[in-house]
Amino acid sequence: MGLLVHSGFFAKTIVHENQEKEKEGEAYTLTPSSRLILKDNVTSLSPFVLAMLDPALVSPWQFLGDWFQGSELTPFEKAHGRGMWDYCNQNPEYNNIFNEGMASDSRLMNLVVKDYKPIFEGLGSLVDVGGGTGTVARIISEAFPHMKCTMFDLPHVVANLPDSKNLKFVGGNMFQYIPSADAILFKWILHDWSDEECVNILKNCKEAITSKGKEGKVIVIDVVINQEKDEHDVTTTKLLFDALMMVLPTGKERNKK
Ligand SMILES: C[S@@+](CC[C@H](N)C(=O)[O-])C[C@H]1O[C@@H](n2cnc3c(N)ncnc32)[C@H](O)[C@@H]1O
Repeated sequence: MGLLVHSGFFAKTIVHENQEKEKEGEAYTLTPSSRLILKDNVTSLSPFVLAMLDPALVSPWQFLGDWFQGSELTPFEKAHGRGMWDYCNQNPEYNNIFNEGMASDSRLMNLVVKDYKPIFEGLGSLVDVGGGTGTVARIISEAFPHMKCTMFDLPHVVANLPDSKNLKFVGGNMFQYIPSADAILFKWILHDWSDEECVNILKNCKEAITSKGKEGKVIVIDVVINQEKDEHDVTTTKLLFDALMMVLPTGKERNKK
């Protein structure tokens, strides 16, 4: 508890054990960080923490040296013998843990859609590429009932997910094609891939959008490194994600440019 209080995850407080306040004791209270992982909170990030701390994602860090001297694309591949998305495909149990983790972060998108409504207003259709189990697409489709939304991800991710009035689930590979729409959304996708891979994805994106006319739009939600402006702790978190993108998939975090 000493470490957790020191790092700000809990706070220590004095409590009186009886009404006369004669006897004092110590207790621990929640802080904004620990409140984020309360399980019964709609905005709980507990599934995200569980997915990130699963041995499947932690063990590749121990293979950095071997990876550096070997030919595998990532430490993840060195540790598990295959890339991250193949691993999820072949391990349904971890696939569920990972998708739940991503969905818990995506529930915070309610706030983004509320604050940035004009970005989505007027769009007839939108595809959420690599949208996992559809949390973000569902939030957008409910906020904009006249928009035709498509949730596009690998077949094993979208299998058995039910369509609703203005939201349909499509399985496929974004390196082969992306369904057509007025707008394409990438949330936490481009940071998973190298520059060359991103160019290939964006070429397919251009195809998908140009077929719908001039109002095409690409919406990218990702970490943006901004060391000059960000507070020290924020940069630490962003650089940790940068390293994570090197260890797990073949990606990296980028700056605005
Ligand atoms: C980091 S997760 C982001 C999920 C979601 N956008 C979110 O923010 O909650 C990356 C997603 O990309 C999907 N993905 C990986 N390779 C893909 C491909 N070739 N085509 C389509 N989706 C892919 C994964 O299945 C996963 O759901």
